[in-house]
Amino acid sequence: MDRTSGEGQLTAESPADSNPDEQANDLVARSRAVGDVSFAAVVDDAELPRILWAAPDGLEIAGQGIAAHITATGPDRFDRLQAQAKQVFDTLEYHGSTVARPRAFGGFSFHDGHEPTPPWTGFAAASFVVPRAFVTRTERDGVWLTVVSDSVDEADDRLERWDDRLTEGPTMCSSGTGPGVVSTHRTTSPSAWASQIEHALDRIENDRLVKVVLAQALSVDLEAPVDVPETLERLRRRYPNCYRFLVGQRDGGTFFGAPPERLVSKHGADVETEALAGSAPRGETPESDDEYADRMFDDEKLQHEHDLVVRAIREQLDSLARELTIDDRRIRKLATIQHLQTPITATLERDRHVLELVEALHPTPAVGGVPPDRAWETIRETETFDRGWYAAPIGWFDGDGDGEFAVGLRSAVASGDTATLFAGNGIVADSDPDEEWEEVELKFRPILDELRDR
Ligand SMILES: C=C(O[C@@H]1C=C(C(=O)O)C=C[C@H]1O)C(=O)O
Repeated sequence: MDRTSGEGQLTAESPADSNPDEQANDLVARSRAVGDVSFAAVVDDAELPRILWAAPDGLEIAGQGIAAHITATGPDRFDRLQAQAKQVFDTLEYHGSTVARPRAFGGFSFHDGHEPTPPWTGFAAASFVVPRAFVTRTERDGVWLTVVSDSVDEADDRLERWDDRLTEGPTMCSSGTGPGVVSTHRTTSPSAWASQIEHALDRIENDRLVKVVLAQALSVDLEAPVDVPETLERLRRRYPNCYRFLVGQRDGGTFFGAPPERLVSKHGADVETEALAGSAPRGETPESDDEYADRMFDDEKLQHEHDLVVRAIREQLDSLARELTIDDRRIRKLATIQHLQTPITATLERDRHVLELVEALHPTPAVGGVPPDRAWETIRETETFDRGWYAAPIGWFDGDGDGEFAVGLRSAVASGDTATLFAGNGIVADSDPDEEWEEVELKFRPILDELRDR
């Protein structure tokens, strides 16, 4: 917990290894409505801990500094996180506007026993922060500034200083251009990929594995460090209906991306999730685009792959929900790829923390496989890189246990003059290594395109 109120400084941080006992100390949050301010100004310093979250429904949040840090590792990481979060929110005093309420932002590693190694230095198996200062924007409520401090006086003071700083700054976020790509290096060669797929197919045929999602990493040398807020602004324009996120560690890497996939959102008893699995390229003309879409929609292998995800989500939610609605399957078109999508909604049978739903759902077979333990095992023995936070839950929760999580796809971790991108694809019986390779290429594109100097 930060104990330095930071006279004259706007950024209050606490060391990641701060004493967890201290987190029982009271925190005070204050908020006020502000004019249109630049969200990039809150997250433009890559040396500071920072977060940015934007959801397709229009909620945008950018924050800096650490008022509380909640972290856990191991198989019970969800429970431990929830217990720590309760302590933090129980001792946090806030009576302001609901939209500007303090929330904890962060994410999880794909595997629960994750030990951070480069490029994932600083990214624990589960790590969330309540920022010291953040701005929240929604269409309905406008823009709000919130600060979180250790005393009322300090909170009032910090609120004034941040308000001045944001009001003086630009209101628009510049979108800039990409840093430029010097070279790219795939962790998996085409022949290694082919034998990985063969191995997975062998397990599918002989070992009661039904589906596994195998991924690759692409490490990119850049002409200059990535300006992540600007990159996200470009991604906003190209992928307007996707999530956007950034989690930057102090002096460490920044994980960012524009995922199309919601893991779960929970507001009171209402839960929304989806199955997003099955991919096809976009066509160059409307006719060829429709052809790709129709072929994907009617393809039995892709239907099977997709239905496995729907079924797994239904099974996970059935015991928690009073009502579950599985909508019709449809096509989700993104700028560079299209997917099969099935929206799923549920009403909880009793109140639960969103982290319980995250635990129940992660990983869905859209990024893991069926059955989960065999898929998990296959991923571990096959992939030669560290998934880190790729394909894992990323999002926020509040003191009521409400929250929203995306799946950390179409993402990269940037550090200095390098970025490591991740992309994967579902493998089922009859998968073809060449086709799977092409699809993985498509999934690198959202981030890779924006790193090029165009
Ligand atoms: C694994 C990724 O994407 C997931 C896998 C998909 C598939 O196998 O068709 C489609 C969407 C995502 O759920 C990725 O983007 O890296």
